[in-house]
Amino acid sequence: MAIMGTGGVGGYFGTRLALAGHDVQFIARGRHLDAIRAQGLTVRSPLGDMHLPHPAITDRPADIGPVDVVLLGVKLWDTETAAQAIRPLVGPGTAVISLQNGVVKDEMLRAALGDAAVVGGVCYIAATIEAPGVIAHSGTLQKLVFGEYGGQRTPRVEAFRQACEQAGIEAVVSEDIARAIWEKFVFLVGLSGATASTRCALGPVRSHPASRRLLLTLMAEAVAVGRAEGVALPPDYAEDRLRFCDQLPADMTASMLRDLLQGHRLELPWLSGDVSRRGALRGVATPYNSAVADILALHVQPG
Ligand SMILES: NC(=O)C1=CN([C@@H]2O[C@H](COP(=O)(O)OP(=O)(O)OC[C@H]3O[C@@H](n4cnc5c(N)ncnc54)[C@H](OP(=O)(O)O)[C@@H]3O)[C@@H](O)[C@H]2O)C=CC1
Ligand SMILES: CC(C)(CO)C(=O)C(=O)O
Repeated sequence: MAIMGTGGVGGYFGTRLALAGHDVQFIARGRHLDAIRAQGLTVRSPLGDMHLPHPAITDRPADIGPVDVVLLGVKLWDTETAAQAIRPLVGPGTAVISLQNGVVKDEMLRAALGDAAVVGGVCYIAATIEAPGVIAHSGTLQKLVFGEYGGQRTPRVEAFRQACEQAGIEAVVSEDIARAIWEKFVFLVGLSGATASTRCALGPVRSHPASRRLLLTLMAEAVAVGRAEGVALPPDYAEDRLRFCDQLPADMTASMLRDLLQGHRLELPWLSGDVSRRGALRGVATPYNSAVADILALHVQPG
C-alpha cells in the first residue's frame, strides 16, 4: 500500500496498517519527512499511542512502483498534483481511495487516473500533525467507509476491508459510496460553515435559534444539490443530521475552524464553495452556502 500524504489522516491510518504487518510505503515532504526519517512516525491517540521507528518513506512516489492500494490524504488543493505524482503507483488492479473531504475529489482523480483505478472512500476521524513526525488523534472515532462506484464487492475492496480489520480500523464497505461521500459532505458543510463563520464550537451554534438555523440550512442546501445531482439522499436528511449534531460533544469543531484560527489555508472552495458552484450549475438556490463562502473568502489563502 502507499499513503500519499502522511498527515493527520494518512499518517494515522497508514501507521495502523503498517503495525498490522502490511507493507506500507509513506509519501511525505519537507520538515515532516525529515523528522520521520530521523525519529520515526509517532501517533498519539486515546486508543493507544503508536510508533513506527523506521517506516518506508519517500518524497519520490515514482520510486515505489505499482501497489495494491493508494490512500490519498492530501488537502484538497493538492489533489491534482498528488494525482499526477501517484501515476507510477497505479497498475491494472490498483485501488486509489481518497480519504479527503468534499465530493469533487474523485472527479479530479478519475480525470487524472481513469475510472477503473478510483474506489470511493470517506473517513471519520479527528487527527492532525501536532509537530513534524507526530500525529495527534483526538477522540476515539476512526472509521473508513469505501466501495466501488458500481456497488460490486470486488476482491480488492474485500482485501482492503480485511486489512483494516486486522489493523483495528473500523471499516465499512458501502454499496452506494457516492451517497456515503455525500452524507459526510452534508454534515461537514454544515459543521465547517457554521462553526467557522461564527468562530464557535458546535454547542453554542446549535443552542442559539439563529445559528441553529444557519447549521440546518447549510446542510439542507447541500442535500438539495446532491438530490439534484441524482444522489439518493432522503429529502429530510438535513434534519436527520441536525439530530446527529445534537448528540455530538458541545466542544466539537470542524478542522476548517481550527485551520481558520491558526491562520492556515482553508478547504472552503471545496466545501460551502462547492455547494454554491454545483447549485448554480443545477439551478438550486444556495444562498447560505454562498454567503459563508463569501464571508470566509478573505481567509482562504493565508496572508
Ligand atoms: N484531519 C482530519 O481529522 C480529517 C481530514 N479529512 C480530510 O482529509 C484530507 C487530508 O487532511 P489532513 O490529514 O488533515 O491533512 P494534513 O495537512 O494533515 O496532511 C496532508 C499531508 O500531505 C502532504 N502532502 C501534500 N502533497 C504532497 C505531495 N505531493 N508529496 C508529499 N506530501 C504531500 C502535506 O505536506 P505539506 O504540509 O507540506 O503541504 C501534509 O503533510 C483533507 O481533505 C481533509 O479535509 C477528513 C476527515 C478528518
Ligand atoms: C468533522 C470531521 C472531524 C469528521 O471526520 C472532519 O472531517 C473535519 O472536521 O474535517
